[in-house]
Amino acid sequence: MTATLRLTDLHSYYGKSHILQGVSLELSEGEIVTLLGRNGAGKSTTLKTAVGAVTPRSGRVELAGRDVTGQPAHRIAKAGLSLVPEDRGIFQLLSVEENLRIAVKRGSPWAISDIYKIFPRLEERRRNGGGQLSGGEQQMLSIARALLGGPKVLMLDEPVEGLAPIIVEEIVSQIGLIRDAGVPILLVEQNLAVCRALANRHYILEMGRIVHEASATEFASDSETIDRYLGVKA
Ligand SMILES: Nc1ncnc2c1ncn2[C@@H]1O[C@H](COP(=O)(O)OP(=O)(O)OP(=O)(O)O)[C@@H](O)[C@H]1O
Repeated sequence: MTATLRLTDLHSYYGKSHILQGVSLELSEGEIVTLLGRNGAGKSTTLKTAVGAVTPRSGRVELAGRDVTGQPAHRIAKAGLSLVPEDRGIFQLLSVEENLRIAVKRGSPWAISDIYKIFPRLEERRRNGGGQLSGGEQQMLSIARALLGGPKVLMLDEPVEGLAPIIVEEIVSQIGLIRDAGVPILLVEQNLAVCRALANRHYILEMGRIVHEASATEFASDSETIDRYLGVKA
């Protein structure tokens, strides 16, 4: 299978701090892959490096076979790599539908009606202001906005952090629907149950290096690895 996203031996710095120390990973069509690791391991920096918000000192970022390493963030976004950041980035003063309308891109296979099928709550709330939404609805809106751009790959940074269990369940099933609709997803998430429910494969990052890779089946029965790298009794 050819990788839709391939990161090869990425090294990234903040000033003199060497944060990513050779990160390599792949994401193929039809997959959800998680990037796990303790706080400060470099998960967000990996996503930021992929989208060009952090420029790698060395290594390679390939999207659908095309080398986009070192390109400015807007070019990488246009090429089809979309990051939904932790802080959500929606327009508080615009309505839900206006937030969606301005995210529509010409040539994207996604229309607002497709979005409402996956996120019925957004249709119910379409006239509400972005700032009036619950945390979970804001998260749905920011994922929806990213989808409307027609990404080849979607990267989600802690999409369910701080949300109530019932909303977490809803978002988990929506992320599954997005994968089924043909958009592969790289997921950074601390909630292990969510990662297990969704992912085909897992990578574990420690101090800027991938230290473990496992299929969903291997990961499900490997409580020792989970305890060692994530400090969680599984
Ligand atoms: N803008 C920045 N300037 C300097 N150092 C940073 C910056 N952002 C992150 N770091 C440092 O880089 C390291 C990796 O951070 P990163 O956010 O990638 O980790 P993470 O695995 O996503 O963890 P978390 O779950 O806590 O967000 C940490 O030591 C962090 O303190």
